[in-house]
Amino acid sequence: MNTIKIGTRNSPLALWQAHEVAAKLQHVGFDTEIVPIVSSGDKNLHQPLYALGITGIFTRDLDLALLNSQIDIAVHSLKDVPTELPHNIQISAVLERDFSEDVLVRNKDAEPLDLEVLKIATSSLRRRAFWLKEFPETEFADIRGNVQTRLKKLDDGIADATIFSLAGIKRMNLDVLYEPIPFLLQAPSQGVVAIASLSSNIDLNQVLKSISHKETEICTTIEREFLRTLEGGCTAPIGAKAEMLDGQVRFLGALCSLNGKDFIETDEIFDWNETENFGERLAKKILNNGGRELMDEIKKSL
Ligand SMILES: NCc1[nH]cc(CCC(=O)O)c1CC(=O)O
Repeated sequence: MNTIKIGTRNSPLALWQAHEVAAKLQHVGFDTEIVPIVSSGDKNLHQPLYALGITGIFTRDLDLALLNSQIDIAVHSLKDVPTELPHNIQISAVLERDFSEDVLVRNKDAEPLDLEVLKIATSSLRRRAFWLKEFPETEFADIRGNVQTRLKKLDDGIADATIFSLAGIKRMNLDVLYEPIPFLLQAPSQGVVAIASLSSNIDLNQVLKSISHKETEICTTIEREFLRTLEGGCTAPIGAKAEMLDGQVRFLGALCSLNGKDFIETDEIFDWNETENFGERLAKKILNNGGRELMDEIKKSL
């Protein structure tokens, strides 16, 4: 096989992730070349993502580059990858999950305010809804851009605090103070780097399989199946976390109304070899438990 061309968005986080994948491939004997591609998700920063009304805004340009053979693989944050993939594109490997949770980062010049009075800069439906569930009076500001841009906007004073994926902070080695947010369930597949490739590229896919982290694969498959079954192509405040402990998997999943008032969750432990269709089964349980009405309400108001 010739040099493996690695497509990536050109944000610092995306490039870090692409280099991580390059190192893994080099370790099993392949040459690599990193090909940065500007994505439309990075070009349109004036509107929050859910307002753009299309899924896959971060992945579409890399999908196109894969399909026209400009690149051999595309590296993504798995949480940004839609659950329905284009024809002939598949997730062929995931790297071991490092950190999965969201954390609170405060404006460093702000008073040490109590959580319930903080103005929070986040455009994520999930983060807003789960925060409102705890603190219904909270005010929010919209914020977009990569981690570094968002930190700068925070320091410029658009809000008292913002919420980040801890994985992003750690990967960028950012020197910021952060606090855990125990009531905020992570996005499905948060903290996981994924490699997409053409399904027809059999030889390459075998190589990719050999560098894939099996436990992370099992956990993210459940989380993404849960998401796909619940959302049915629409975005909604959905959290999911599958974790392996001694051959068992613990799964936490939740659906929340936009205003945080309605909340349906599931918390289950099962043997890892019984995980077939588990994400789907648990999502259906939530749908039959008031989730269907909640999803209809969310779709109407977006
Ligand atoms: N939504 C953007 C995004 N996509 C992936 C990460 C970080 C890495 C990850 O969580 O997988 C981030 C930043 C954030 O949510 O703070």
